[in-house]
Amino acid sequence: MPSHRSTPPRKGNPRGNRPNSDAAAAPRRETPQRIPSAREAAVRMLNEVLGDEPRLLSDLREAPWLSRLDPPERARALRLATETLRWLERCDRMLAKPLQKQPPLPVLNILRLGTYELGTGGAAHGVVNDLVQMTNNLPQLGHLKGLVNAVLRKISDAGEEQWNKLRNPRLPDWLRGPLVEAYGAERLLAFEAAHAAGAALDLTPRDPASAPEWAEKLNGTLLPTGSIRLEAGVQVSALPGYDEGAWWVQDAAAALPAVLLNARPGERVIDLCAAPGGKTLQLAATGATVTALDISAHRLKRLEQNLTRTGLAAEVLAGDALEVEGAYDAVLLDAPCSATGTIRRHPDLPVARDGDEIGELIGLQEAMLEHALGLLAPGGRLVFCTCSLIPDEGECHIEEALLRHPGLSVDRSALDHPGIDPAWITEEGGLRLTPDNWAELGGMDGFYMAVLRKD
Ligand SMILES: C[S@@+](CC[C@H](N)C(=O)[O-])C[C@H]1O[C@@H](n2cnc3c(N)ncnc32)[C@H](O)[C@@H]1O
Repeated sequence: MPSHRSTPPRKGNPRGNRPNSDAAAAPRRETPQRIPSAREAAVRMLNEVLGDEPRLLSDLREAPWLSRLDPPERARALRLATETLRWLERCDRMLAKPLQKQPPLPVLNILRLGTYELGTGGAAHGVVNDLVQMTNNLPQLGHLKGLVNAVLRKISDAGEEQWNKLRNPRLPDWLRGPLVEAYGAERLLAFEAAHAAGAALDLTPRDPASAPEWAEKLNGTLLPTGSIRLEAGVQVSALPGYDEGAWWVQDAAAALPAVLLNARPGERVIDLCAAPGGKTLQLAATGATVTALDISAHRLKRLEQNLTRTGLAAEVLAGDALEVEGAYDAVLLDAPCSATGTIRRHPDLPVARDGDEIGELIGLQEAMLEHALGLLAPGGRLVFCTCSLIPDEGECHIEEALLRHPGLSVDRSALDHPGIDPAWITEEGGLRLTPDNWAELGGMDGFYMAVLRKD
């Protein structure tokens, strides 16, 4: 297996524009009560993700300037920022010709947003006027409104035809290198096609037996592993079954670790990295006695809300998985990781991150797995999983744990579940899921998981 540790870390944010980072943090005049438009909020998100100290979109969701927008406008702002980031390479290629010199980051991001909108069918008049006005309002940068107008008019003339000719965006080198080494260049193109296509909305029914019924009620597709797939973009809280917690949002790949753990009524089960709780809900729905632990009290609030909505029960503990004690029939370890399997839904990740933190995460995952094995009662089982595509965060941990623990084995029979393609099973007996799986059904998140048993 290739080692991620050999990957050279990327310095700075090459997609950003370093000399103008101050302007990135404060892109326009804004009184405390001013409500930004969806486009203004989207550009501000782009400035944060692509700035000198890159932030993930998920960390901006509770920013005060974003929460001032009403929910539909907030959703629109997030969608615009997310899609511009998904198509960033295409935006920059379209902009390369009309832009002789890179403007400051806030202006560049206005142009990127405009290019995304114009390239995907946005009405030129509305998009250009709005973005020229937005440039005019930028502190010290208002004089660049003429440039924005001229460039966006050219982009509009080139239109969707030129946009559609461009290749799917490639992953940055810090991630592309290790993934090409692990999967080969051809597979990586398939991953990148899946990242470009984006993700549908998957639901996990509280009662797995009710999946066909809910798929019909919600006009969705019943996936081979029992999840229900709907088109992205629907308002989740307005769907039938939401209020009574008959299902919850969870990617089809993310639903499998808890399925493979196969918890039974009355068993003592611990979910060691539980928040926001999709897997805890699945475990609690089996009738097992579940402890949900997470180090983040903030993230546990969402887990508690999810338990309340679904009417399911679990003991919720804020704490460190490396310190918890006890003996359990089943342990779920969904360890913190690079989350590189979730790029379809989080296209900001490859540009906001540079891989620097992965070495530390690998160390933490190994320590967590060691500690988690010590929590197993005799004959107990453990599912280790990460939503990463990097083998050092998946397969390698299991190979190494088997060498360290002679009494430990991988339970291959646990993978015998409807919908699991035998081609996904790895040499050491785990399950490697990649975004190009089920391409005809709309893909799935990248994940790794293995079921371990101790004598
Ligand atoms: C991949 S997420 C878990 C997702 C969750 N299992 C689910 O299905 O919704 C990883 C979680 O690990 C938690 N975490 C990180 N370090 C931890 C530690 N030392 N002990 C316990 N939880 C930790 C993070 O707060 C984060 O919520």
